[in-house]
Amino acid sequence: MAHLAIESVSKLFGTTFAVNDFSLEVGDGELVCLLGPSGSGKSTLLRMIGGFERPSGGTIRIDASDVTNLPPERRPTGMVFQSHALWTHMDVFNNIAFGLKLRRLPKSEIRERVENALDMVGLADYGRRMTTQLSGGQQQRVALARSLVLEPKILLLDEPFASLDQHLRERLREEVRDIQQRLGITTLFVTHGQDEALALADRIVVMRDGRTEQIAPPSTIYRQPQTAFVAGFIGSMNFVQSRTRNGVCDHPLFPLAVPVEDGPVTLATRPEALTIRPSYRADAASVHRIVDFGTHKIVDIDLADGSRLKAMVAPDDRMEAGMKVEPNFTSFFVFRDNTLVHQGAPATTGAQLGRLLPV
Ligand SMILES: Nc1ncnc2c1ncn2[C@@H]1O[C@H](COP(=O)(O)OP(=O)(O)OP(=O)(O)O)[C@@H](O)[C@H]1O
Repeated sequence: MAHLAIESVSKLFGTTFAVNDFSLEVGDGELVCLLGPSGSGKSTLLRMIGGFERPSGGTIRIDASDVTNLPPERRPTGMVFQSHALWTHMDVFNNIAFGLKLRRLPKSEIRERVENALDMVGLADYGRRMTTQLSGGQQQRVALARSLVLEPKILLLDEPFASLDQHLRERLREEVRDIQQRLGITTLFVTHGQDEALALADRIVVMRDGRTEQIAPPSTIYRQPQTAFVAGFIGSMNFVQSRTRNGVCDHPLFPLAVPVEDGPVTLATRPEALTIRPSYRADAASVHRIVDFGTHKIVDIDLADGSRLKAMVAPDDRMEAGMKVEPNFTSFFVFRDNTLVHQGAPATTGAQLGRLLPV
């Protein structure tokens, strides 16, 4: 078990910051996902922790030691990349044993540790196969075993399953989570898949332009996004531009009491927080399209002002394109300049909600 501390770490490429004054502490046995769009600095950060990239500034500590300037082989870290880079001229056993042989461990110990590692990743009988005779998922398992066999204090995974199909990806990430918990190994997992992060992480770090947008457990990231960027990046979100005047939003559909100074705001509500019911008002919203996902339907609604919202409804809900509907919602967020300024439910906004309901 190990504790990782990243203190004000930056990485400059030319004049661009790939990582900008980034700090994070990862506790013993914790699994933290780095999540963010392409180019947000996730891989660069991971490579700096693994020693494959030297920071332009800041300090990286593992337990009490400063590892900032150590080469990869002198760090207690193991890294698994998206492309597994296995040796094709060696069989699975020797791929996994390679690092142990470099350490000149006795043959019997090498055999035992490799067999344990193979067992852990579900490839007990594959030691003598050549790596070219394995499927993509099996190759990633070998790559994982090759890291685990060295018993790293910190496991670094850079989109290890990105090239696999969805079913396999889901299965492997569950296996990784099981192994990680069983070994209690401190882990950083880079992904740009929000499902992956929500399913795996103890905490998620949402990154943007080399900086942190929010660090929190998955349910907090989803339910209490601190920025409009996080709100839009995790899960599906409806955004509506509005202004506040005298503490009330002036959007006709969302006349909510919002205790912030007058000025522009972005209102946001999740599809599952938006309810719709038939309306006979001429100026009501109309259903544009319905997509049936089996477990639920997503209904696209066009508002009179030309904006479009998504609502989640039950699978047996009878909606048809062209129907007039009245949207309502059960919770909402208000952002100003990307920052959350208010979060509420219409119930807390009192009488204004009445103006949403059909007369
Ligand atoms: N070796 C390099 N030389 C110059 N610029 C680089 C180098 N490596 C990364 N960058 C730049 O740094 C920024 C961050 O890249 P990085 O690969 O860390 O992002 P990422 O979040 O991992 O993206 P992705 O999800 O696409 O892998 C990008 O703008 C990228 O172009």
